[in-house]
This record gives sequence, structure tokens and C-alpha cells, in this order.
Amino acid sequence: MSTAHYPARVRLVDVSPRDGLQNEPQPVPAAVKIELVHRLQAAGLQEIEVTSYVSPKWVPQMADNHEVMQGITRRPGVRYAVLTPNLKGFEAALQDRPDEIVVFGAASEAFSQKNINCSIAESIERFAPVVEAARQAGIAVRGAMSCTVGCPYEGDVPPERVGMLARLMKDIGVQRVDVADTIGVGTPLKVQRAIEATLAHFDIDHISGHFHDTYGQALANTLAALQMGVWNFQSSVAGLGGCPYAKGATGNVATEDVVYLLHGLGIDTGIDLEALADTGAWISERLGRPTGSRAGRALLARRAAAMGGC
Ligand SMILES: CC(C)(COP(=O)([O-])OP(=O)([O-])OC[C@H]1O[C@@H](n2cnc3c(N)ncnc32)[C@H](O)[C@@H]1OP(=O)([O-])[O-])[C@@H](O)C(=O)NCCC(=O)NCCSC(=O)C[C@@](C)(O)CC(=O)[O-]
Repeated sequence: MSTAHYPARVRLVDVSPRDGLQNEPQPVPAAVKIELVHRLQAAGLQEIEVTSYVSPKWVPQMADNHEVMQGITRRPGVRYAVLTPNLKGFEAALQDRPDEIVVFGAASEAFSQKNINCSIAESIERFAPVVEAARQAGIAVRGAMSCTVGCPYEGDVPPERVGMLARLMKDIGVQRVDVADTIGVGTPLKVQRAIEATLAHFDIDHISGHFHDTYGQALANTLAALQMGVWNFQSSVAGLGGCPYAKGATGNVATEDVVYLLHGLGIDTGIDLEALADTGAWISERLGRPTGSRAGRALLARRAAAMGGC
């Protein structure tokens, strides 16, 4: 089988410090988040979603955003992204000089209300000045589009809603967008339809896939997106994650699993999979549970066996 139709290179954004940890029930010390960022960049990640500037009443785990952003030692060539839902969040983020800000909307009205306490139309009104201010400050702007396949409150989300949201994001100056399967209900054809709808407004270089693995479809969905030419993806080391406003949804697809898939296809990521597996094991130990990455577990088991374990 030829892999000529896949991109030669894929860029991954590891979202574990933000998406991965935002839903943890116990406080995760800022020092652990900072070390996680350091380990990810040492493993070769060139984009890391570090934190969010949201209401600490809504998402207490991200209340240490300044401490984390100011504590990291930046590597040249690495892009550090943060979430900013409104001007208050953007102004707070500006003090910490992110390379990219993310405004986050939803293709589902109900999810928009639950997540950011406003309708889709109101969210765009809030995002517009944020996008303008960011671009004036020379900061890149990404738009996360939640529930592009299904919504925990509304069920199936038709591609037309995704197209509508992508158009609204484009109109206010968002530079690239994430097609997110927030609750991990997507299957390859549904995900391809959501991407297709997005392609009416953003070219393939400005679309990324963000898949959760609730139903075990995230790698299949990644492959389906790759076949369309998508070469930007978000994932979370050890499969950490979940949105506080998407109950029952599991974590993001594990970065280790995506990298294993990509390297198996001969696609370059610039990531050291062994170092990544160590990072997944390290953060899982800090959180007191086994890694959620299948590839991570297998690599660590293989290494233990090679060292004389069972
Ligand atoms: C958006 C808001 C703030 C609206 O919240 P609101 O209550 O409508 O905001 P408000 O403007 O009425 O203000 C109420 C209070 O919040 C404060 N406030 C207002 N804005 C901020 C801010 N930026 N930072 C800190 N504080 C803020 C504001 O100062 C005020 O404080 P008070 O006077 O009561 O003390 C709220 O709904 C919120 O914080 N939601 C959190 C949403 C969130 O973080 N969700 C998870 C991330 S999205 C996600 O995970 C999905 C994604 C991206 O990964 C893709 C996918 O998989 O789908």
C-alpha cells in the first residue's frame, strides 16, 4: 500500500498541560505543570497548549496560569498557546506573552451556553475584539470549534453547523481552526464531513484535528483526517484530559499513540517517542494512575522486558 497520499510531516500540539489537566479533581502543583511543559519540549514537541485564562470559579485547576507561564523556560522554535475566552482573559494572558491565543466556540448552542455561558452569536461578539487585539499585538490566533460531530446535550451536530461556525471564526480574523470531537463520539466519515464543512472557509494548512477517545475512535479519526491532507493535530500525553462541561467524555487521544501511528506511516513528527513515553509515565505517576496511552504502556513494558523484567 502506498502512503504517498499522506502528508510527509505532521505537527502536533500537545494540549496536556491545559486540556489534560483542567479537569483533574485534585490540585496539580504549578511546578508539576511547568515540568510537564519542559519534558514535552525536550521530547521534541514544537507546540504546547500551556494554560487558560478563564474564570477560576469555573475551572479552578487553571487558576495558576500566570505562575505556570512565567515559570517555563522557553525554547526557541516552540510555540506556547493559551486559551482566552474574552478580553479579560486576553489582557491577563498578554502579561505572559503567549505565542498564540485560542478563542473557543462550539458548533452546538447548548454546549456554548454550558461551557462559556453565552450563545454562539454572543461568543463571536466576545471573540472579535480579542482576535483584533491579539493580531495587533503580533500574537497568532487559533479558534477551537467544539462539538463538531456530537454534543453531550444536543446529540448529533450536522456539518452545516460546523461550516457556520468556521465562517464566523474566519470573518472575525481567526487564522486557523481546530475541528474538535469534544466527546469522542465521531467516526471517520462523520469527522471527514466536519472537516469538509470547515474546508469551505479555511484551507487544509489551517485546520487541525482534535479528537477525544471516548469510543476508541480517535486514531481512526486521525487517519481519516490525514487522508484528507490534515497535518496539524492536537493530542495529550498519556491521554490525559476532558472538558469539565462534557461529562462522561474521556481524555484526548494520547500523543504517544498518535506518534506511534505517524511514525509507522513513515510520517515525520520531530518527536522522540521514547522520551514522550517517559513523560507520559512521569505525569501519570504524579497523578497517581497508570498512563492512558496504549503505545506508552507497550513501550515501557518492552523496555522493562529488555532490562530483564517479565
Ligand atoms: C467564559 C467565562 C469567563 C464567562 O463567564 P461569565 O460568568 O459569563 O462571565 P462574566 O463576564 O459575567 O463575569 C463573571 C465573573 O467571572 C470573571 N471573569 C470573566 N472572565 C474571566 C476571565 N477570562 N478570567 C478570569 N475571570 C473572569 C469576572 O471578572 C466576574 O468575576 P466576579 O465579579 O464574579 O468576581 C466562563 O464561562 C468560563 O471561565 N468558562 C470556562 C470555560 C472553559 O475553560 N472550558 C474548558 C475549555 S474548552 C475545552 O476544553 C474544549 C476544547 C478547547 O479543548 C476543544 C474540545 O475538545 O472541544
